[in-house]
Amino acid sequence: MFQQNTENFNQWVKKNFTIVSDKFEIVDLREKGQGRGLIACENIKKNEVLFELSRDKILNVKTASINLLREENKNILNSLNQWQSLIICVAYEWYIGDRSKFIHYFNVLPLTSNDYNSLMFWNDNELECLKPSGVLQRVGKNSAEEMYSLLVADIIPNRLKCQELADFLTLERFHIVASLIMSYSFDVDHFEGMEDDDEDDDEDSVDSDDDISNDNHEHEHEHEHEHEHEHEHEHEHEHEHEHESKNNDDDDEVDDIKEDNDDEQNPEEFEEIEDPISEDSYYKSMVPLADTLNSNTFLVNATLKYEKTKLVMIADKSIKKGEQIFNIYGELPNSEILRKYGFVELPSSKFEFADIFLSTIKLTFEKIFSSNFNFVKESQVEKFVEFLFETIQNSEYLEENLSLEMDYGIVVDKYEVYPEGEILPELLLLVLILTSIFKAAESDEKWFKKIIKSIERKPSLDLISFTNRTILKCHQLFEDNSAITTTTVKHIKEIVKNRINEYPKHIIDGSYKLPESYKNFNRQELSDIVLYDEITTLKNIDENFPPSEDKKGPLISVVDDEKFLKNLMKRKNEEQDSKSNKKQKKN
Ligand SMILES: C[S@@+](CC[C@H](N)C(=O)[O-])C[C@H]1O[C@@H](n2cnc3c(N)ncnc32)[C@H](O)[C@@H]1O
Repeated sequence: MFQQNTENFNQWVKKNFTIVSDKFEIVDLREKGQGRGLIACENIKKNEVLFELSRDKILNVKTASINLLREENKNILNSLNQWQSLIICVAYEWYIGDRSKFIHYFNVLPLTSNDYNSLMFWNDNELECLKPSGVLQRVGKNSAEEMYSLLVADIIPNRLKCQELADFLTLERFHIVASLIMSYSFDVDHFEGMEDDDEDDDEDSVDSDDDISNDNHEHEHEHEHEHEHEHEHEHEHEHEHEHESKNNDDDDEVDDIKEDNDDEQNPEEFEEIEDPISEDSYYKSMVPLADTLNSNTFLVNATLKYEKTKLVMIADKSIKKGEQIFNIYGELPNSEILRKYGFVELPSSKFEFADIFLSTIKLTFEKIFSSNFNFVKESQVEKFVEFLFETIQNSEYLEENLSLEMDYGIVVDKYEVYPEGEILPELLLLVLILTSIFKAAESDEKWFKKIIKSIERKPSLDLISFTNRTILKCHQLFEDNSAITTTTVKHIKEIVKNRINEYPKHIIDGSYKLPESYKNFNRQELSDIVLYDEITTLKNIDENFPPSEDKKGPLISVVDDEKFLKNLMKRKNEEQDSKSNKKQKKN
């Protein structure tokens, strides 16, 4: 059946595409745990066209059969967001089965839950295996189910008047369609100046439905904030207008990445979309055959380009006979590749990172304060550290002066760190401030004793003003000189060490060995690979931070603690002197 479906699909492709090179074949890679894939059966030159199809052969809101049901459907679908409408279009095509012009394409798509390993299909026990990876916070089961209710209880039966589709779309099928789109769809840009009859239609649209968008948006906004740091590595910049799906394999600079667009097969999270399709410059689309390419962040050798009337898959490297033709689904670490696509790369992705949680930073500083000052009680340290985080979080100075790249502040739930020693500036500045307060306490224990005693009642004005002054001075040092202090580096490494210790023992202690070759891994094995890669990233931080000049990311210089402390303490001492002078005068 598998082979027959491949063959029927092959024939369909040959009949419907404008160009199909005979230098590759669709092959069965199930033994390697890769499903179908494309293998070169002859040498292919760089820039050779592998295949080409016109825009009407892809499946999206413009070409879907559900549009033919009722005239109004087109406008209704255009008023939804990309995820909602493509889910409906794909589900309808699936529902009509043999009557769909895409039937041979559907027969090679994964349409049972067993076909998926993406995290949406893992049960709670299986997800436990991924603890303490930050990926667990990004699974998004709840928002998927909210969308499901909205589609089957309202949009499909009431607006599209298609009760039979609402009946067909069980929760299980919904998850399959959503995951299919997550792992197979492309965001296909409109071609600039492309004639788009929908746009005229949209202007007359009476169906724009604010309720739908509002319903979904509360949590979408929350999610956006939560992901704001994630986007820097996830690179889902799907709204720019280059007429090709870029691979970004040669572009690792953090700054470039932020501005860059790599809108290849790289679906956005459906929780995050808020705009109706009519306002977007692309259509989320299913692109037959382009989605048969597997992905490899190191071996990517082909790119899908979006031209005016057609889509063209081009070899962007020479490919030797027998080699697999690979796309890249995004600049993602293994944890994200697993979450969205249900596989991992060995030994790792080219774009690994790990998350450091705020809770680990708090715990580390509590330990630092309690182990260095034997006079402080546990409850006092907790209160003190909490006070510091709150003051930093609520700092008006930081709100006004932080650079744009830190627009969510420097106290956030988690911070990404990268294997080459690159650390987000938010984390660096936060640890610099906390460390400077610690150094100040160390240099004037008498003062700190007083401060820590009073913290249980109420933070003293002295403490509040010193903390605010430290925030300002640290920010200046960091912004003006790209510098942190020696002890800040030490504390960052301590945080990283504590983060590593949160991982399961068998991964930390060296007893775990990465598998050498890819196979059909079970979920425990997939989890171990993800955790191992995160630990490796964290261990690399220990070695590579601060990054040297030849490494990527902004250069950080390290200054002597004492010098910086002198500057910081000057005013505090002056203030104390003037206070005691005043006291003496009174007496
Ligand atoms: C767009 S499809 C690619 C075609 C797919 N292999 C098929 O048989 O239909 C994406 C899915 O292919 C599989 N895949 C892609 N790249 C892979 C890789 N390097 N190793 C293992 N599986 C891969 C994953 O199951 C992923 O969710």
